Amino acid sequence: MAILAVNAGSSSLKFSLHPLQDGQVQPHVLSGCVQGLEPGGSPVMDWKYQGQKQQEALGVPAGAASSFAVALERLRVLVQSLQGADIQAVAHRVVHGGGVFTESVYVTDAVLEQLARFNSLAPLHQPHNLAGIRQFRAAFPELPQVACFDTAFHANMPEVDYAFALPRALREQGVRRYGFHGLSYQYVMSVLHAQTLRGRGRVVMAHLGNGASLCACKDGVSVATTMGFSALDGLMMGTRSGSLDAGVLLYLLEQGWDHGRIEKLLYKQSGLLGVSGISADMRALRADGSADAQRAIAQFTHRVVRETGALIACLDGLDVLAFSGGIGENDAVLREQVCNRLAWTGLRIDAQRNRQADGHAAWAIHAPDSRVEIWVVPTDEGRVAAREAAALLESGQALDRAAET
Ligand SMILES: Nc1ncnc2c1ncn2[C@@H]1O[C@H](COP(=O)(O)OP(=O)(O)O)[C@@H](O)[C@H]1O
Ligand SMILES: CC(=O)OP(=O)(O)O
Ligand SMILES: [Mg+2]
Repeated sequence: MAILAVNAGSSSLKFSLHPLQDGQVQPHVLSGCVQGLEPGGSPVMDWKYQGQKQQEALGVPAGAASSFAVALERLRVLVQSLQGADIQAVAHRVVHGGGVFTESVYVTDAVLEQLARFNSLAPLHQPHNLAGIRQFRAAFPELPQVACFDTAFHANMPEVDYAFALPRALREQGVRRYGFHGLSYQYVMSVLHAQTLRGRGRVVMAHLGNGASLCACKDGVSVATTMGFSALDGLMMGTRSGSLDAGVLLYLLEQGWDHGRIEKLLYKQSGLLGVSGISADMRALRADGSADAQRAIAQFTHRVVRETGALIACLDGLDVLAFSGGIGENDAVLREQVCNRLAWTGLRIDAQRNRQADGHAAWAIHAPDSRVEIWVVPTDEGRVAAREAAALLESGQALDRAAET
């Protein structure tokens, strides 16, 4: 028995297959990604099964409904070829659950309809997450589909952190901070709890990937985070601006920019890409090394330091700092620079251990005399989604409810 976890993005479909043993979700035996799913792209599927890597270009025949449908069919065949996979449910990462969904749910028509209302709050993610769910429902009609929300981890943030300084009427319409990357934070927190007693103390987790955010937790509960109403707020990202003086938007509107142009600027043309003019990809910028690339990296690093400082203040101090996401797990230089700037907290990085972190297992990188523990934790959003689906499968009541609609 196994759970298939899925993260359907704008141009990629990530997947992983997690066996269930005695009701417990195991690490994935199959993981992969189809890239190039944007219109006109050339989809390529990469996957790893029991340690063996494979790659296959997916031809899209003239009559195909979409390249996503082709990818899905290939995934279906791949999964069916695995002996004894016996999939029990498909667990989908959905970035926005709004104020409505504070825990994972079975997907029904009514759930999909409600989730579509949040499309404009996460235009890079939500429409693609939902399109993915629709396609999986059609392709695997016999399987329960479960939606797992990035926002759910932050559902108990205190009002002082989630409320904006706007008139109450707007808050009543749902204009508030929600926070994202919750599946990743849930995973990292579970690892910290297993690794260190201080994981229950004052923890800042840095999820630094294409999207990037920070989360402050006390006793495992999110009390502050840098992303907000949408996945635009907070840190500088690959192509997103992060926090921006709202006056800039007023200025652009006055200059005649329309909604579509502003949306494209903030979500797709800013961040590392916009500042460097070279690439949204940290690895490419490190390799480039030009003054423009260095400027973008320096700005990214500074924003991580600045926002981490703000979260430490929200926590009245710091016990653990954890890095995850493609940049957090792999970029030792960034980790060292951030930690050196935060030395005022009593945090001391061990330069050698930092360089040894390989992105495959949780790894402590603090020096023996550090007052704060520092960890690199490779994240696993798929495993958390699979755990959520397994927990729902355990509860017969939820299944009955899903069957009604
Ligand atoms: N060895 C590395 N050094 C620096 N950055 C890296 C390295 N490996 C991956 N990255 C960066 O991680 C980012 C992608 O993060 P990831 O978490 O995989 O993204 P996504 O949000 O799409 O899942 C990219 O900027 C990529 O360059
Ligand atoms: C919410 C978000 O930014 O997600 P990602 O990092 O997958 O882009
Ligand atoms: Mg990510």
